[in-house]
Amino acid sequence: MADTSETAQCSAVGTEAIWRLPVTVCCLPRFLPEERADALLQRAVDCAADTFSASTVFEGDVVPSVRRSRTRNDFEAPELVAAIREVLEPVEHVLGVSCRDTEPGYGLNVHNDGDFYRPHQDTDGVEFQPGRVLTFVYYLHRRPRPFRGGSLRVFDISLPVHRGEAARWEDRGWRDWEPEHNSIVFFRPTAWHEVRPVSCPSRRHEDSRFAVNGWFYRTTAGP
Ligand SMILES: O=C(O)CCC(=O)C(=O)O
Ligand SMILES: [Fe+2]
Repeated sequence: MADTSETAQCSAVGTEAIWRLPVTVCCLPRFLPEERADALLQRAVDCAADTFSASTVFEGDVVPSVRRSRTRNDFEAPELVAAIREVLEPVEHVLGVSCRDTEPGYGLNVHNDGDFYRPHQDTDGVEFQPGRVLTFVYYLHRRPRPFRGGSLRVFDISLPVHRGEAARWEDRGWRDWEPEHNSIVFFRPTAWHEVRPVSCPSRRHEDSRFAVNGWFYRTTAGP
């Protein structure tokens, strides 16, 4: 018979233990018909430089150590929204969210040489943007891809098994998603994610990493 105290010690989950829970991302490649994606890219490329402003974080602050890119909030992409509505039901199902009583809102984000967006959540579910129910990011770029980097990094949830110990950032795993032209990703806005730094040697606007990034916002009060 094994010594019971020893058995207990061996089988117990040690104080260093952490659970890593991967975060679900729905990634749909070749999302729009090719000509539509190319036309949308051209519209993004054709936006004049002075129609963009420095991208903001939280409730509208520009914080260059956290985020460096440019955004245009009045970019119109109705064909993209229509295509998103077509796939919404299975996406909601897989991610466990409901977009009933929501409205989409989106903007065009442009990352060029040296740009990035450090790890963040699109909502903390309580104080910051609690109405965001679902995040989508649709990518556009010229081919061959004129930049390097710029992956979307989505972090695992990492939980210390033992109560009273805070989760340590360095314990988190992650998965990188390529910002492939004409692909779209959906994830829960509470997921921790970042845009890895972009290297774009030409620095030309048309060679940027373009993304139409948006959310479905709850239109009713309450949870
Ligand atoms: O462009 C991306 O891949 C993600 C951008 C993002 O996280 C955001 O705008 O909140
Ligand atoms: Fe984000």
